[in-house]
Amino acid sequence: MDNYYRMSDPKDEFIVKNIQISMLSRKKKGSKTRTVLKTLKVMDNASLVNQQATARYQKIRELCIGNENLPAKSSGHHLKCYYFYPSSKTRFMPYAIEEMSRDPLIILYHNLTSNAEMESLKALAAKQLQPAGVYHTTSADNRNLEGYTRIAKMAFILDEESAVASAITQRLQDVTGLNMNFSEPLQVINYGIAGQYTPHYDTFPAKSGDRSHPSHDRLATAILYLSDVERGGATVFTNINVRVLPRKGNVIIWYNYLPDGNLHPGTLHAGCPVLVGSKWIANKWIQSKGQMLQSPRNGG
Ligand SMILES: O=C(O)CCC(=O)C(=O)O
Ligand SMILES: [Fe+2]
Repeated sequence: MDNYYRMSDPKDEFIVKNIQISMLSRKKKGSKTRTVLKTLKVMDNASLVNQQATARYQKIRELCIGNENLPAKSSGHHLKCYYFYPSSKTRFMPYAIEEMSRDPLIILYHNLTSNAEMESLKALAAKQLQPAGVYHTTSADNRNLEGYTRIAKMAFILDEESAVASAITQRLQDVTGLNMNFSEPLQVINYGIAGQYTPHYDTFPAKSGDRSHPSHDRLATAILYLSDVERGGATVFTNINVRVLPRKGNVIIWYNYLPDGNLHPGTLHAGCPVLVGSKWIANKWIQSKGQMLQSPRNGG
């Protein structure tokens, strides 16, 4: 496991060495002392940042592995498991639901998608996978590929091009009670070995940023697990110590905002590195736009 984390661990000797080399390579004639002093200063700063970052990585690593000494921070709430009948269509086949957290609300649905649906989505996505990026407000094109932040490939599958995608959108509407008219297209993601997504929020505070961009208005996130993963690849909520194992057919849904429109800090989450196997998921982001007249289910 360590070898995979080493790649993103800033205490790594190669990374520190690289800082040193890059400073020395900028050395100009006659400015040797200044350059060396500067190099040392950078290394001092780097080492402080490294210590903090290493403590953070250590905690994420423990959470990813499933350390029992990190109890979920939802002890004030009584988490429930129950069967759910969203409509008469499911009267004879209810969904089994597990609450993973009450605040923020994180709900796990067992077997929400069929094997045939998942295989069809993966086959469609496999033909058009591209490196996955992250939205970045400071970059000129609002999109930036950042080194180790997200190591994955992705493809968007529109409801119009796939009956399976549109059936899934309808099902998510049935189980959440949320209006899907403004939801983003399904984003299918594939992580290979060492693929990961470091801790992040899926959206921005409601009161800030460019609300016209879909990624700035994600009321809720749904992750569909389209494969099992032999080892690694859990989804972890790093501020509340919640770990969700990738199980083919399961879906988690959570709500990203506090009632005042700020980000719920408990929704900070990461995709743990895949150690053995290949991880397939699909994201569906549901906008707050269009929800005024809806009455969400499951207390959402
Ligand atoms: O891979 C995961 O488990 C999490 C993915 C995720 O957070 C995202 O794509 O925004
Ligand atoms: Fe995410």
